[in-house]
Amino acid sequence: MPDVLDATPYDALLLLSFGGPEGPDDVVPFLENVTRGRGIPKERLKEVGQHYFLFGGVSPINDQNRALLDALRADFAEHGLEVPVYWGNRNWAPYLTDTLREMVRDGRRRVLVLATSAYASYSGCRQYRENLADALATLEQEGLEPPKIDKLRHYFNHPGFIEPMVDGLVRSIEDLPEEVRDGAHIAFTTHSIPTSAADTSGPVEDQGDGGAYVRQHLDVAEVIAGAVRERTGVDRPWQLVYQSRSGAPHIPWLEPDICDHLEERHAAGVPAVVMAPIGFVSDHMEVLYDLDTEATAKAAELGLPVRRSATVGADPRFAAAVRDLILERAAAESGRSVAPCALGALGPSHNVCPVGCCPARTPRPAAAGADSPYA
Ligand SMILES: CC1=C(CCC(=O)O)c2cc3nc(cc4[nH]c(cc5[nH]c(cc1n2)c(C)c5CCC(=O)O)c(CCC(=O)O)c4C)C(CCC(=O)O)=C3C
Ligand SMILES: [Fe+2]
Repeated sequence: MPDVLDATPYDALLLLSFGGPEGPDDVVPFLENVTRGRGIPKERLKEVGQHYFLFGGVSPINDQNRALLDALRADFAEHGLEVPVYWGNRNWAPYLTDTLREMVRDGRRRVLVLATSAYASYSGCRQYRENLADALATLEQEGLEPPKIDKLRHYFNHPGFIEPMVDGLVRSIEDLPEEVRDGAHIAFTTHSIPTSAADTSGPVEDQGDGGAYVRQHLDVAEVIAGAVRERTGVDRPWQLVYQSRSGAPHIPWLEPDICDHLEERHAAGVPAVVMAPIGFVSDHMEVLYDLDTEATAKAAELGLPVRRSATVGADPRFAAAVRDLILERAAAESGRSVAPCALGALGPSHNVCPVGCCPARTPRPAAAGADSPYA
């Protein structure tokens, strides 16, 4: 038997994700959940609904999360970390509020949250924290005592997140026809967000000029490109580009879009491109539709060979990283000294989002941060 690892004061881990439809009848209500009050044009919603219908109305994200839950539970059991793992989503069943209610009924009082979003931004961090606050408010209204909730720090630069992506990128490069392999460029992709949201991402001191969101992605891209260069012996040009833009056309979002980028690279005579979706934790709809379907069709039309490299998904190294992050946070919370693990130039992210971090357009209560009403 392994020694028992100490996660005190925490008594549970909550995997908090986006959620997605599990059949054709779920698609429209799911999209309504996602876009409530967010001002997404109707045309865009119809179009995104079609992406889901193309895959039988089933988002891959739920099975990805089930696989991650299995990987986390297996890793914790193997290493003697006795922390029960729960799963709740922002936009589809199992809903966050239902899971938190179950956790309270199971007697969980100190909950650590692992969000399936690795970087700072309103959409990737504070919005999850707002949903946590909403869920806690509902429990309070029901007469339940809300548990104390903390969120694990951003793990974009943790080696357990980066190393599987390096392997995936090397595999994709090796999968290209030999004659274009050495000349291939790398397109690191992430979700486009409004430039105003990018500029205000991260703590106040990091804001401006794309903010923490862009800087964190550039840091990860640099580390991965360097590791791939070392592994393959070829220095390949790379660029950070964006995908999955929504919102009204007159509002500026981060650019260039991956499809425009493929056109531009092709016109410049680049013989092949590998798309590396570093902004996403698993192969969900944004990856399967926007990259594997739409961008891949665009490349075929151009006659440009492309590959799409793997996301982290349920890689055992990611599960081990989560164990490491739990122990690191538990130690910090208990006043024991810890050496947080991080690659790249930015260093480990903060444990607690400070006041003013990734602000919303309309301020709302957010849990698990310095401005939480549930501290
Ligand atoms: C930064 C970011 C991440 C990465 C961090 C994270 O993972 O959280 C992410 C992930 C995801 N986004 C997802 C789905 C959607 N996102 C939408 C809309 C939007 N996303 C935005 C940003 C992000 N989104 C933004 C600024 C909007 C505009 C509306 C608004 O300001 O809120 C819409 C509405 C339709 C549309 O406009 O596309 C849908 C359906 C799914 C599930 C996929 C599946 O089902 O497999 C996942 C994992
Ligand atoms: Fe999204």
